[in-house]
This record gives sequence, structure tokens and C-alpha cells, in this order.
Amino acid sequence: MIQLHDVCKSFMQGDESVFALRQISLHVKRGECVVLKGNSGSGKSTLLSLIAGLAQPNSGEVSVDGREISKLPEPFSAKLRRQKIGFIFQKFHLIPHLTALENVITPLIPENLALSLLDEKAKTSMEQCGIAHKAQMRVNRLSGGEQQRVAIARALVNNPLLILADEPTANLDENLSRELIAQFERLKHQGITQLIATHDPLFFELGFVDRIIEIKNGELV
Ligand SMILES: Nc1ncnc2c1ncn2[C@@H]1O[C@H](COP(=O)(O)OP(=O)(O)OP(=O)(O)O)[C@@H](O)[C@H]1O
Repeated sequence: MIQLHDVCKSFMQGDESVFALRQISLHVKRGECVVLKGNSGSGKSTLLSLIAGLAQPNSGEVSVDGREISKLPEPFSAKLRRQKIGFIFQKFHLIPHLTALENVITPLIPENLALSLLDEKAKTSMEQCGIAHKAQMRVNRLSGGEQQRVAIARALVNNPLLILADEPTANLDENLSRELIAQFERLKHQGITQLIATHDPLFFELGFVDRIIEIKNGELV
């Protein structure tokens, strides 16, 4: 499902070019649940953004479901992302003045579906995430845990084959973190491939996680 070959990514910091990722090669099989652990600044978010096609590597190849997302022009990588990938961000990235339902609908808008179908898909996803009862609330009125559930419902609304999660428990207390982990377990049983970047020790001893890989200073160890 995910294939990276010799991927390097650097950023300009002032006059200096700094490597965030060095020669990363990685294969995640369909249906696998992989935890990517690493300290702050080790390169986790950069790696996820390359897999999602939100950034391009300086060298190397990144493929998702057999397509080289790193070489696709933006409209095509956006389409691949919309159709196959659900991204759960550390800081939710919800649109504050929209309702929970409207936020969940946003990834479906380019699909040109009938309004009733948009509504139905969003409500189904919200029910799965236990947040349907807050559908009409503006998200800036919701608690952190509720916002996270809206963000997950949005990530799942297009039935993605692949979930990428970036520090998904960073803004949750332990109970909500455990609820979220139960959600990842359900997704694993549904055969959805997951790559979860985290330094939260709650993820390091879970029975349904197939593999834990570690990144240090931009290198897999
Ligand atoms: N847009 C950018 N411009 C310059 N440097 C960047 C940029 N994005 C990331 N970096 C650098 O790349 C390195 C890896 O950052 P990244 O955000 O991938 O780490 P991380 O493991 O996700 O950290 P955290 O857990 O704190 O989110 C860091 O040194 C960071 O400063």
C-alpha cells in the first residue's frame, strides 16, 4: 500500500539546507497497522506529508496503492489523496466557524455528489465516531475530544484505504486517547492500512499493531 525508496527531504533554514529525512525506504502492506515512533523533530510529520502527497521529496520515490504520488501534478495527487487517504492531524485542522457536519462533508465536495448523499455519508461517518449528536454544533464550541472525533469522522468519510495519523493523541487526555486507540483497532479489523506517527507510549504495547518502526534524526533505525 505504501512504498518508499531512498527518499530524502531537506528544508532551507536560513542559508543552510537541513535534512529532515535521509534515504528512507519503507514498505507497508495493505491492511497493516504500523506505528512510527520518534522524538519531536525526528521527521515523522515530514514523512507523513510526503506519503500524502502534500510535499515532494528532493530525491527518491513515494508510491501509494501502486501510484507514484511524489511525481503526480497537484490536481492528481489531490484526487488520489481524496479517494484513498484519510489524514488525522495533531491539531485537527477543522474549520472553526462551520458545523461539525459541514466539516465532515468538506473532503466530499469536489466529488459533485447530491446533497442528500453528502449528508448521508457524513452522518454515517459521524455515527461510527460517536459524534453524530453534535452534527449541528459549530466546531469551535466543541471540546478537544469532540473535535478530534469530528476530525476522525472527516478522515473516514470517503472510506479511505489508508489512514495516516500524525500524533493523534497529542491533544487528548488518557481516556480519550484510549477511545481513539479502540477506533484504530476497529479500523484494523476492517482491513484499513494505518500508519500512526506518535511518541505516545500508549501505542507501544497494542496487540493489533503489526509493527513499530523508529525514526531518529530523519533515519529509520
Ligand atoms: N517547512 C519547514 N521548513 C524548515 N524546516 C522544516 C520544515 N518542516 C520541518 N522542518 C524541519 O525538519 C525536521 C523534522 O520535522 P518534523 O516536523 O517532520 O518532525 P516531527 O518528528 O514530526 O516532530 P513533532 O513530533 O515535534 O511534530 C525538524 O528539524 C524541522 O525543523
